[in-house]
Amino acid sequence: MLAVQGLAKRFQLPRQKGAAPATRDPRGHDGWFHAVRDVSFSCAPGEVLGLLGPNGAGKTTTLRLLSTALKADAGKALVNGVDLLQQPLLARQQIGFLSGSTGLYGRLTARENVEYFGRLHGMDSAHLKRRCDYLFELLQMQDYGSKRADQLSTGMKQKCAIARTVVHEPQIVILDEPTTGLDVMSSKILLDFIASYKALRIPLVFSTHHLHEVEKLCDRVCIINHGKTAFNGTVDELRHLGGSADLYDAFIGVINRED
Ligand SMILES: Nc1ncnc2c1ncn2[C@@H]1O[C@H](COP(=O)(O)OP(=O)(O)OP(=O)(O)O)[C@@H](O)[C@H]1O
Repeated sequence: MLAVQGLAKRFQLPRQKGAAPATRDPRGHDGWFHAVRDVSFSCAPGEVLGLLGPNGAGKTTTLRLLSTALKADAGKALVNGVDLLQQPLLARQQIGFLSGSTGLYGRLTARENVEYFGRLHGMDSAHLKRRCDYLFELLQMQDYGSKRADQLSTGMKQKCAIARTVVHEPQIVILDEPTTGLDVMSSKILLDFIASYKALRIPLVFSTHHLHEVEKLCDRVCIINHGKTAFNGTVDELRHLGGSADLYDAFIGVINRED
């Protein structure tokens, strides 16, 4: 279970001579940019949660807080009962996090990249081999396992990064825009991969701009706008809010509500 309550993160604004330029974003004041102001959601075993929001809303910052790459200024996050802010190392062991930048080691092959992370997580050779065989088949990466990462296409790199994210069989999976750069066939493979986590009863959270992915996969949705949770509920509740079956209308309605 992943439970997030009132998460907040601010960044110091660079000093400026004279008055700061006027902006419609209410998050910059007192020398700070309050990127994430109040984000709350939960994702239970067997559920997939879609994190939505306009560009700059605070999705990546929220996910980076959950990955422990950033430290929250306020709020609480429980990862299978472990307090992320109090015990970040313990919480991190339970999480598989795919960041926006794939960050593969260019001189290692696709397979070596995945194996390397498995070893960092303390997996023994036999277990790691079985796990890599399984993931490379599941994500249909067998043809380029021995290709150097710096010679992979964008989509191949993305799939490799996803295999690396879950090599250690994390108990919570968090993916930042996982379908970015994937073609139709690879997107389908990835969406099936995400759906498989429901059966495994492992909570999975992913950010996306594609409402059809939410429609197809998600049980729950959290919409962030200007750093705050503007909607947190089931896909059906979101549809109901918009007064139509169309998620697009409901999403626009939530974003256009007053901040
Ligand atoms: N290290 C930082 N220092 C200052 N501002 C930052 C920093 N990281 C993010 N921000 C700002 O915080 C806001 C939220 O950024 P974030 O990357 O979380 O948005 P996002 O919802 O993931 O957007 P997108 O959909 O475009 O990926 C943006 O205005 C961004 O410029």
